[in-house]
Amino acid sequence: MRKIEIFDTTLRDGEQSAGVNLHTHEKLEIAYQLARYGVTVMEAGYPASSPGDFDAVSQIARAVRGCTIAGLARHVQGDIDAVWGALQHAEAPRLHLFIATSPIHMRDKLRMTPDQVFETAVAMVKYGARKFPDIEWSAEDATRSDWDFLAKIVTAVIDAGATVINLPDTVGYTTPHEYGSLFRYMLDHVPNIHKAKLSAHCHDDLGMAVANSIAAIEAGVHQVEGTINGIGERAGNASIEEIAVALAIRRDFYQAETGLDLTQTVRTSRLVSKLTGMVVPPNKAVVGANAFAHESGIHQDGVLKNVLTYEIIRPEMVGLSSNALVLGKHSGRHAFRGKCEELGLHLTDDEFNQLFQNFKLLTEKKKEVTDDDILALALEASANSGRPHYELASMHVSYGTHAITTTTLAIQAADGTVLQEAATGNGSVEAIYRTIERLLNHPVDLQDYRIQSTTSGKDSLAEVYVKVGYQGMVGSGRGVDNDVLAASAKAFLDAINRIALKQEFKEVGVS
Ligand SMILES: CC(=O)SCCNC(=O)CCNC(=O)[C@H](O)C(C)(C)COP(=O)(O)OP(=O)(O)OC[C@H]1O[C@@H](n2cnc3c(N)ncnc32)[C@H](O)[C@@H]1OP(=O)(O)O
Ligand SMILES: CC(C)C(=O)C(=O)O
Repeated sequence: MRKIEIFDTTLRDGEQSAGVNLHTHEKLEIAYQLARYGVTVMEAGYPASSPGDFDAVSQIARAVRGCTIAGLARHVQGDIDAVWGALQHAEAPRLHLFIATSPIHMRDKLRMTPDQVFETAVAMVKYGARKFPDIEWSAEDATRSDWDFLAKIVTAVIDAGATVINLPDTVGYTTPHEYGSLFRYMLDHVPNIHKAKLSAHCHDDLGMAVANSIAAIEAGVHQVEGTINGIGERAGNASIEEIAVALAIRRDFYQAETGLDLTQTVRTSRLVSKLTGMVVPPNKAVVGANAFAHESGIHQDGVLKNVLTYEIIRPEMVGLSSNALVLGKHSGRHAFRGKCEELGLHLTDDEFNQLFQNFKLLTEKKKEVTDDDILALALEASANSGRPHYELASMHVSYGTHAITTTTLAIQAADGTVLQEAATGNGSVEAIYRTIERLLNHPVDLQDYRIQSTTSGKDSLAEVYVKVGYQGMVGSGRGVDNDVLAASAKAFLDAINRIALKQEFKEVGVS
């Protein structure tokens, strides 16, 4: 069986999705889960891009074991030094160097001639090789590049020390047949290609990222790159879970395996969705809520007679099960601990005790507590673990169809002071946000507001995601509560807290 290595870039290219901004503790949570999923390589971030990303990559490099940790760099010495600074304690560090090779990118973006790009590539791979035994070299926009030029530069960077050659379809332009041919061409025209592994990295602008990745596997690549839920720049990246399940289901044809623990698929997908706020469409392959739902009579009839008539993927394969252990008011600490372990939560004793208390409070309001509810509570607790600047102390909203909506709201500041204010608005959420603005004595620009429920019942928890501009910075926040208005207030304050934290870091010059 051929092994296809999985290079996960959820924390780097995935985080480039518009509106996504992960905190270090959220990146760590995802990193632990990716390691549990069994990815071969995890691209933890772009250390030179910000002190926050440098810190997140460093923490992941120190904490996460069992896979290679990669960091991205331009062909710039400072970027390479930053990757080394962040990754030096990783079990297996990888430098990921990229430079564009297409005529349009070289001429109009880099403003370099092909010869200059060639020389820079060789020089920077050599520079990186002084520290890194493992260097992935990416030809950005490879699929719009001249194939002869690509073959020439790939030969040179392998000689300079590159161990993995990635030919990304940066703008999602290629098609399966063409992409496969590109890799075959490299195998035929790069004399030292056997000294490096080949990698595919696809974007989904034309909806072909997964198909193109599979075509690359057919052509002989050793590694495919992608993200959980296919999140990423513009239309996103190839979705790792789709590639992995496709290879598993069609093992008869591809004779290839990824080594991923596929039973972690849904858990990984949900965690990434919750922390990034990128909702998974119900009809999404493999992890969408409807992926295993049979609606029409003829299908239901078939499934009842033999599930395989309409179901090519068994839910158990991706970690879905009809869970026999229902958690509710009467559940004790043992059952709850077991559930937390099953959900893959990393909790200290204090965190566990706090989460158990919150769970008990929730069971007062909700008959059955689902996995998603627990995950939402745990993630909210971890988001609040960094001593927030402002916490919601109390809130009263008065609403009527023919009345002016009014909110009275109190927040507690980090020093214990409680501040109270009131304001009106066209709707309840607007009234709440105006009140908070008054309390802060500063305008807050609400740029995005999204709401979803953790489950489908009336007693489901509400999860609100917001993006705000405040004091010249942009931040996102998340809030969870039984009540949509309380969740809305919490999300708004969470975003303000995150911005305040970033400002503190900036002031003292640390990440
Ligand atoms: C295809 C991809 O996904 S590539 C990865 C994209 N990810 C990111 O951009 C991460 C977030 N980016 C950032 O934080 C910033 O852009 C930084 C820190 C990387 C650079 O910031 P700045 O120095 O302000 O530069 P800015 O982003 O405006 O422009 C990019 C510069 O890098 C140059 N550049 C782009 N790619 C490369 C490369 N591979 N090697 C060398 N230089 C490059 C550009 O030509 C431009 O140079 P110029 O300033 O001389 O015109
Ligand atoms: C940095 C490279 C691999 C990339 O993300 C792309 O080209 O899409």
